[in-house]
Amino acid sequence: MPRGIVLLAGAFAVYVVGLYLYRLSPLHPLAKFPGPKLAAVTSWYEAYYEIVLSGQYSKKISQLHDQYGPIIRVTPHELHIRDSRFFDEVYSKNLQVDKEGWDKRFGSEHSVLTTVNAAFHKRRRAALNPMFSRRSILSFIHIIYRHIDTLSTRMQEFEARKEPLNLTLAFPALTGDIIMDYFFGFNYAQLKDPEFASFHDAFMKIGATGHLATQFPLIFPIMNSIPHFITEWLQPAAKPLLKFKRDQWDLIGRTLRGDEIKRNDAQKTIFQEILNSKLPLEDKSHQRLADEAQIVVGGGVETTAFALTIAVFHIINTPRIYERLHADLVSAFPNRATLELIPLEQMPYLKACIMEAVRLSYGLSARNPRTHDKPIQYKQYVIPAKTTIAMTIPEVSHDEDIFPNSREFIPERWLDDPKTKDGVPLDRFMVSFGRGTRSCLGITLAWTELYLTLGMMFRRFQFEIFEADKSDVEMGHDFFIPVTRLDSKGVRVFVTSTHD
Ligand code: HEM
Repeated sequence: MPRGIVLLAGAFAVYVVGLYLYRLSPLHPLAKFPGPKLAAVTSWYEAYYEIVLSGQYSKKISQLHDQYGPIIRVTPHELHIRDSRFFDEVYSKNLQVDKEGWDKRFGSEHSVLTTVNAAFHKRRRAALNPMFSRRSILSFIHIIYRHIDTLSTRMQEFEARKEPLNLTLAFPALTGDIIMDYFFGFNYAQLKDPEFASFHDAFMKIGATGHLATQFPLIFPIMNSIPHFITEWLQPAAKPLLKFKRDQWDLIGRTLRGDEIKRNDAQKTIFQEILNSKLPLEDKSHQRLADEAQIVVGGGVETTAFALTIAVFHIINTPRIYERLHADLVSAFPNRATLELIPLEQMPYLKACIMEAVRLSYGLSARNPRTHDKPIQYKQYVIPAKTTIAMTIPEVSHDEDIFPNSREFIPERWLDDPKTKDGVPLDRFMVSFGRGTRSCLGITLAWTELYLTLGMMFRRFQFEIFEADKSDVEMGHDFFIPVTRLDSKGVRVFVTSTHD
């Protein structure tokens, strides 16, 4: 081997050993925090659980908390806290905080969700805000009703054929059609597709690839720089992901060239709103808009679909819940064809079912990082300013002190203004939509979809589960979004119309 290369390799080895020693030494600002030494030394520790074991680091972190306490160092640069009562401190309403790390995950670093810098985030979110108000959602609701009607028609079709309907596939098609109509002004008619072909596979892939991209941030730039057909040939599983990204890119390009892609009768679309906003030109570039489209469309699909799947599985699987809900719906809507949002919103038991489904669906299962400008006191520790601190939503959802039997679906826990043992309103611990300045923008849209879909389904139909169990709705992998065991065939149900 040439001497130069040997010298270079030697120098690199010395650098790495030096770096590792520094990360362990008292000179490192996070040295005093508990946790496994290996996690403090290298992010290969995280990589092993996320990449080799497929999205298992959150589970491991839970075990580490059992061993080391509520605050631990989980990578050389990041602390993780498990303490439901500290959530609002980390995800504060009053502070603009940076979010390090999500920019590398999806190859869409300029979207509202993935923007690192708090000030950039603020202006990007402000541009989207008006479209997510209650008023805007109500002006779009006629289109949501149409999609719910299509779902209802598809249910009758499966009933007539006596075939099981796969809800794990149908729900992302429903939410995908809705968000496409809202973002771009047309949809891909995924709900009408015989197999409910949707973005579902693409998002599973994006989520899993995110773990790889966290460790190897060049992966997306490389993927983008070689022709997609080569990447698809090398990695056939990447096909849906690349197609999704390509489609979004092409749609934005067509609009920027002056094509009208809006085909529906929505008053306005999210995309038009962004183009007409006061955002600076750099925030209206092709790349920035493609990033935003990917993330906003993505945000609108799997989260709500998973919450729906969880709700439906448990409601069907627990006759007590189905009967109570169905009876409420029959008395609110004596005519089974009628469906209206406001009466649905006034039904406490339906609301409780949705709260429980959202609690168990987590929204995002990923560690959610924040970087504060000032030091933060946590128990006996002072966390230095600029440290990445993360918490994880499933940890709060499964805090047994707050939600006893947390793995069970118990809508009753949300009835009658419930409080924790020490008198705090229980809904303070419903964190599945996140908290603070960067919490979910789509919450009103999500609730509207949840009310209307569940209202329609449990008013008009009854169901029988076909070969599915709890493992088909429980997180098996953290792919940024929670994903069930990978060999799950989904929640499949036989459908029968109700006649009362
Ligand atoms: C049950 C349904 C949903 C859940 C549980 C959920 C949950 C979340 C969570 C946990 C976050 C991250 C907050 C953070 O970083 O702290 C988020 C962000 C976001 N969600 Fe949702 N979401 C849902 C539905 C939707 C829908 C239907 C949309 C519509 C497009 C949407 C759009 C967004 C956007 C744009 C963000 C980024 C907000 C920002 O960074 O300022 N979400 N969501």
